[in-house]
Amino acid sequence: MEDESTKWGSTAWTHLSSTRQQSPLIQCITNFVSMDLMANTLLSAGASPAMLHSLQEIPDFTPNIHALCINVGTLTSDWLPAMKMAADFAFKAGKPWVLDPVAAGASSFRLEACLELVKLKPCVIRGNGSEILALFMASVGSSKGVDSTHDSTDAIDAAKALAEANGCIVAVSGATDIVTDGKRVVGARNGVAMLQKITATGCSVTALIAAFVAVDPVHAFEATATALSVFGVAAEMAMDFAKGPASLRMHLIDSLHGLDQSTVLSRVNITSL
Ligand SMILES: Nc1ncnc2c1ncn2[C@@H]1O[C@H](COP(=O)(O)OP(=O)(O)OP(=O)(O)O)[C@@H](O)[C@H]1O
Ligand SMILES: Cc1ncsc1CCO
Ligand SMILES: [Mg+2]
Repeated sequence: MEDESTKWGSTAWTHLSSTRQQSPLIQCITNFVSMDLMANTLLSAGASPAMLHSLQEIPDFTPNIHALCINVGTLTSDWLPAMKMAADFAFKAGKPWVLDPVAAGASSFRLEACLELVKLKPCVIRGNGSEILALFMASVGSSKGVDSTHDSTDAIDAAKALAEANGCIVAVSGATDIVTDGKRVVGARNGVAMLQKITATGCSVTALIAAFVAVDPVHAFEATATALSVFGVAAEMAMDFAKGPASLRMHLIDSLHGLDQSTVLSRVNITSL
């Protein structure tokens, strides 16, 4: 019988290969900081990114996408209606959408916006430890801006409760990426610590989750875990060539583009917790 790690390795390879073959169209409504890295991450994985966020375009465009990524990183009151409209169009068209609640606990405006977005039925919520705790407690003040002051493992119970309450997958990034549907919990232990020194790597892995969920929407739990792991494997390979964060960023894109089957099968490290 296949053991757990062999199964996850082959599932990860299936998701990456399907993304390369199908090239899903991923609409991203995201912050100004992350746009470039997010679009390049999606392209290097084989997906097709589109950074469209105007209210006027959503009714024509969003029903035809394969998945949507909403990220509140540089939120203003002008952008929120477009985010809500896109989430609504995606949900009604049966297209999965993924929420990145950046700095959810930084202000009451941002927290309220995230809580309203959560009500619009995201398929996956991916944040760092502090963001998931802020959402779960619906309280302001537990983060350092966009950076986490918590380990991902501090937020396991919060992630399970959020997933259960909202009928979605919740992922918490960190040294171990946690993924839960409220009942099952897995940990993905790929990646390198220097990813935290490149802005928007969290935002970009959220977009990669959207791409993997787009190609396997009935297995959103598995697709979320494999996206986090594959991104981490790409970072591990890139680290061999990097001199620091700037060159890691460049090699990360190259490495994701070139990832082969044997590397994915041997390095994906996902286990039940
Ligand atoms: N200590 C660590 N070791 C290995 N990988 C890590 C570590 N911390 C974070 N990562 C990885 O870095 C990526 C970004 O996760 P992080 O938790 O920093 O997201 P974030 O805080 O939302 O980032 P951003 O807001 O800059 O987009 C993820 O792929 C995660 O697995
Ligand atoms: C630095 C920063 N500020 C708002 S969004 C963002 C990108 C990382 O989340
Ligand atoms: Mg983030």
